[in-house]
Amino acid sequence: MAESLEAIPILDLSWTDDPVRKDKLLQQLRSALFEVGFLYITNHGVPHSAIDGLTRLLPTLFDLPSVIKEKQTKLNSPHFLGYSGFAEEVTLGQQDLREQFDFATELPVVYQEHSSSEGFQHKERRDFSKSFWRLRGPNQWPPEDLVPGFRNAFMSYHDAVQQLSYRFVHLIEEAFSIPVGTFDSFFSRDEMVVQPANDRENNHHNDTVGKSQSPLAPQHRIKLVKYPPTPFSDAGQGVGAHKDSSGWLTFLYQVGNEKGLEVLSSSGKWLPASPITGSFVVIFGNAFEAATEGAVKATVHRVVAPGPDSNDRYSIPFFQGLPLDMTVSEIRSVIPEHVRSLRKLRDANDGVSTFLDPRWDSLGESQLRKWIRSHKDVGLKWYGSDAVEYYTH
Ligand SMILES: O=C(O)CCC(=O)C(=O)O
Ligand SMILES: [Fe+2]
Repeated sequence: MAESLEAIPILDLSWTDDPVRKDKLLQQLRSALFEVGFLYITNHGVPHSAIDGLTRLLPTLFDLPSVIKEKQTKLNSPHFLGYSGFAEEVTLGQQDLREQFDFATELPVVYQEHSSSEGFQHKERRDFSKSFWRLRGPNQWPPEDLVPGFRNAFMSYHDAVQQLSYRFVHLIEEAFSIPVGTFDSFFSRDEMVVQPANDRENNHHNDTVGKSQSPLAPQHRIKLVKYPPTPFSDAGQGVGAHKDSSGWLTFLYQVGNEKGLEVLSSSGKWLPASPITGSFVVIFGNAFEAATEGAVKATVHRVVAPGPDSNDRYSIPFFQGLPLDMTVSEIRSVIPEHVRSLRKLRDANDGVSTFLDPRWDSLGESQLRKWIRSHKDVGLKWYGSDAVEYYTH
């Protein structure tokens, strides 16, 4: 059994078109979800042009002079969007030997310093003075004359992978034997309205998050990452072992043929997840593990930095977002007991799963914590020392 579990499943999404093959695909997906913990997908419907349009601009983007890249530093952004220089991020107490730009779904600012202040109000009256709403906001774009077409290429890629991510969630619903569309409300688009001032006055007392609200469209995060060759022939840390905490599912595109990505198998071995041309690796995030009460484990993965004889390695993780004011208990309530109980059946003695701490019950809280912990300087500048103290201890 161990042998079959050590192979990373490769799911061909074109099999959804044929009923017999689709059953087989759903079986493979259940095995990937409940046994293996990660998978590749091919024939996923993201057009080659969308992938190529963005990936071919990566060398131009990263080769910009440092002074230009630094103009897009994350320090400018309370949303933690922008550039982080080589080895600025730390995982497991060690520097990650990579350079990165963080982008996201292009969104307007909704955060309000005071809950009764002027500005956007949501028709269902959310409390936009909560700090985590500050994660939403616009990107910092590279200069159009220096990286021509970047913004368009990014948008096309974002839209195509977003669509794939929603389609994939439908397949997961089928694998869970729950109605297709059960999770749709997590991703629904909701209109923003600017209320007239007197309306705002009448309504400010009711400024709480209610369960009946439809969610705001999520913010998906897209990282563009470059791992340059290092002097270390095997053990350099591209990024240390971690579970993704930026979202629900991660759709990771590995550009070119450089190896380095490794995933931890259920038997505790590091398996290389080398690039398969045109495929995405699907990684389950912390929130997914929490929502399924550990029936689906978040994927532990890391990147070994390219050695001295390698080429630059580029990758593009797309972190599928969830509404920031949604709580893990709300998500759990739509995951059926027959799925959640699988953890108990599978590994009754496994008490170590990292569920979200109740203090960070809303996804926004856990996201803000994650961002402040990995970019303390941005946290200090925009959220202050009390918040940094709160989220880092
Ligand atoms: O570069 C990769 O292949 C993986 C990156 C990753 O795991 C992350 O940024 O969370
Ligand atoms: Fe990751």
